[in-house]
Amino acid sequence: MSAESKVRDHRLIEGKAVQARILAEVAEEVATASPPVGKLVSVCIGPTPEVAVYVRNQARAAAKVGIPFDQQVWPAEITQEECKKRIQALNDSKDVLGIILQRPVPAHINVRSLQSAIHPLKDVEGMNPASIGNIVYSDIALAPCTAAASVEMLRSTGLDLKGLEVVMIGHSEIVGKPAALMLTAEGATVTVCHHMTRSVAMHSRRADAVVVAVGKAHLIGPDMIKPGAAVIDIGINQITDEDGTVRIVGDVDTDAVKEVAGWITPVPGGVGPVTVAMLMRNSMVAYRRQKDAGWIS
Ligand SMILES: NC(=O)C1=CN([C@@H]2O[C@H](COP(=O)(O)OP(=O)(O)OC[C@H]3O[C@@H](n4cnc5c(N)ncnc54)[C@H](OP(=O)(O)O)[C@@H]3O)[C@@H](O)[C@H]2O)C=CC1
Ligand SMILES: Nc1nc(=O)c2c([nH]1)NC[C@@H]1CN(c3ccc(C(=O)N[C@@H](CCC(=O)O)C(=O)O)cc3)C=[N+]21
Repeated sequence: MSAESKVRDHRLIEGKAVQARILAEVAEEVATASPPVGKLVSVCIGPTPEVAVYVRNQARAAAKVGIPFDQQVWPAEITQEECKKRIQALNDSKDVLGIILQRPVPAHINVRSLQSAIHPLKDVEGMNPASIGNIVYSDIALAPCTAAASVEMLRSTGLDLKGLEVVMIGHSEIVGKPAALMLTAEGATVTVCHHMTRSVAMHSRRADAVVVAVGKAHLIGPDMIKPGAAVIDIGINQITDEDGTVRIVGDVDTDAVKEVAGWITPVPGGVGPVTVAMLMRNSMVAYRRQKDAGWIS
């Protein structure tokens, strides 16, 4: 390995390092928790390949911090009613610490209705409308994990979020919108772009920080970023190179943009690992809230 490749590129925000810090904190709390923490239940409805990596990494992190992990895959043809019944049973079970409903779900399932069925005190992903509503009240302790991860990555640059000009590209209910609201709660000035935005570049070029969650490889090029800005790349895209190699890349042309940006999160190795860590941290927030509510003693 050449000397060149040994030198860490300090423009890259290493997700693994941020993950390790968070998991160490969580592991400490789990080890001293009394009573012992219950199990984190991951629910997939039908075989969802794009979720496989996420669930595998959740299982690994849960094992690392000592949170029991129960991976459930429900049949793709399950009815909405049956899903609600199973979620109710998980809500009522004393053994269950939290429930995460993996996306996507089959077309015949109303995901928002199922998210509402998960009790807010067990909603470790913060996707129950009641949990999301808390973010409007600036209570961001239990927020959707990827949105929380992007805030954590931005914070790790040392930039002061107060007054920071942030452009959020993508406005999904699980990433873009909660991320924009969380950053607003931290005092940033946030512009949200989507497919109806006439010129994303007009906004991104003046931003101190660009957060992108679209799902389009190389959507963001060097001409769209202000020199020295922070770039948080949430996108996950599978591409096939000319030689047939299949790779995972983000929404940002990382190699080109890192020559302009002050900081950038790589894909893989950036937001993904921190998303996993935030799920573990959220699980302990749920544990504390259940204790405060007298659910566990
Ligand atoms: N690393 C992680 O932990 C996670 C990564 N992801 C990844 O993030 C990406 C986004 O996922 P998700 O948040 O679910 O978003 P969705 O796939 O639900 O929607 C994409 C978003 O991008 C917007 N959009 C589409 N085209 C453009 C464009 N040309 N310019 C600006 N905005 C555009 C859409 O706006 P409109 O609705 O107006 O069309 C929509 O808000 C995906 O690649 C996903 O795999 C998702 C979750 C977690
Ligand atoms: N309710 C719900 N919430 C989600 O947040 C959610 C979801 N459903 N469905 C699927 C997407 C995708 N997603 C990933 C999170 C982390 C990695 C991850 O750990 N990525 C590693 C991969 C490295 C490796 O290969 O292990 C990395 O980027 O370094 C990947 C994907 C969350 N999602």
